[in-house]
Amino acid sequence: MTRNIAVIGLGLIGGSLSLNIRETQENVHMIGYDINKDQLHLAKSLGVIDEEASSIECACEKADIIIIAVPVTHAVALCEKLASLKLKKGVIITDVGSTKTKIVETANIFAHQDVHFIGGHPMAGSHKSGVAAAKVHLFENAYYILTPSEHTAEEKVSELKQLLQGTKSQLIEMTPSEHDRVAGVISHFPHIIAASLVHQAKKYKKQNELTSKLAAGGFRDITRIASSSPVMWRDILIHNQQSMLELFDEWALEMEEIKEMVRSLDAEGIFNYFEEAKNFRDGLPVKEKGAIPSFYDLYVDVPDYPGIISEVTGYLAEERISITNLRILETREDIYGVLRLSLQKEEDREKARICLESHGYGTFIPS
Ligand SMILES: NC(=O)c1ccc[n+]([C@@H]2O[C@H](COP(=O)([O-])OP(=O)(O)OC[C@H]3O[C@@H](n4cnc5c(N)ncnc54)[C@H](O)[C@@H]3O)[C@@H](O)[C@H]2O)c1
Ligand SMILES: O=C(O)C(=O)C[C@]1(C(=O)O)C=C[C@@H](O)C=C1
Repeated sequence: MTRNIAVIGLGLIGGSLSLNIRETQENVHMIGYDINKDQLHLAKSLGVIDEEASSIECACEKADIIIIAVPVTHAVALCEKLASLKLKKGVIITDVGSTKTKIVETANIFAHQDVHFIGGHPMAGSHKSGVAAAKVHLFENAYYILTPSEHTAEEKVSELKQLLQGTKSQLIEMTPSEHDRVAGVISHFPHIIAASLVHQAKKYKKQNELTSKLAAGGFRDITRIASSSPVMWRDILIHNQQSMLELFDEWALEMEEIKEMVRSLDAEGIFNYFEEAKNFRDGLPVKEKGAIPSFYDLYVDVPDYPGIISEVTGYLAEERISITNLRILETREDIYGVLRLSLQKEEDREKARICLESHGYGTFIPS
């Protein structure tokens, strides 16, 4: 029997989930709805959904499973709206919001209906928005947090887990408050820091025009996420206000600590500060898409002549190997430069290595 799955919000996350379910599950019919009609039409033409719905009612009243993939404040409003509709008996509703407490609290509204809400949050994403950025394998190896309560029917949790199996993510369960605290530390607060560093550089640019031109590797790495959707992050900070306020205080103490070491030229203290941070970060999982995304890097020695990048990417394109990132690490006249290619999977990196070596390039895989 075909299951109708409604996806409300066809952006990066809703689009990626829909693509994945459509590709990995049998007998599903994906129905999409988005307030932005352009996103909705694009989702249909990209094969992300099977059917465009003209309203929330049309999408949800015939659905067996409803996935809410909109900014978190809209998710709260949507739960309230869904509670007023005539949904199918036994329907599962889940969401993908980056915060959980407020959404799950609102979803208590379904408690006395035969409607089963299970909060969700895939811990993978990007600074890009919109359905055009959706990827079928976005959640592979990432943690995917579910927040069922002790009242959630076990068979409904299993049904949702089965639906998400094809994402190849690691499904784990947490309480909403645990989730919001930990996501605050490793995701929400870092986005504030990234944005604040960009503000600092922007102000400094008034004193020195070269600031943006000199902003190279380190600055770009730490501020990539400052390019994320302002709507999404406004809503996340509003929802997770309590954790954010605590983290601001902890961060201020942290800054005071390192500031004092610098003020007193405490060389040993400064060394230890960086060493401890390095040891902790180097120990973070790299294969899982946790704090460090699982990109498989391949370094390629390339001579410095015009057109070299399109030559390398052209060979990869011929073999349909897609790269997720490319960076020139070093190019100087008369010596070989290094091109760092990031690939999504280990097998893609191996294919790229064989392909480029067969064309005479030297390659190197970092340990
Ligand atoms: N981007 C990430 O890295 C990431 C990762 C995990 C979870 N999330 C969460 O996923 C959710 C979606 O984020 P995204 O990155 O896909 O955003 P996005 O901006 O790419 O997509 C959101 C979509 O929702 C639509 N929308 C907004 N309000 C709506 C409404 N009331 N009804 C129907 N459609 C509506 C928008 O038009 C847009 O197409 C957010 O709650 C976010 O916190 C994001
Ligand atoms: O990779 C990124 O750009 C992200 O910011 C993804 C990220 C994160 O902070 O890790 C952002 C928000 C989500 O709720 C989950 C994942």
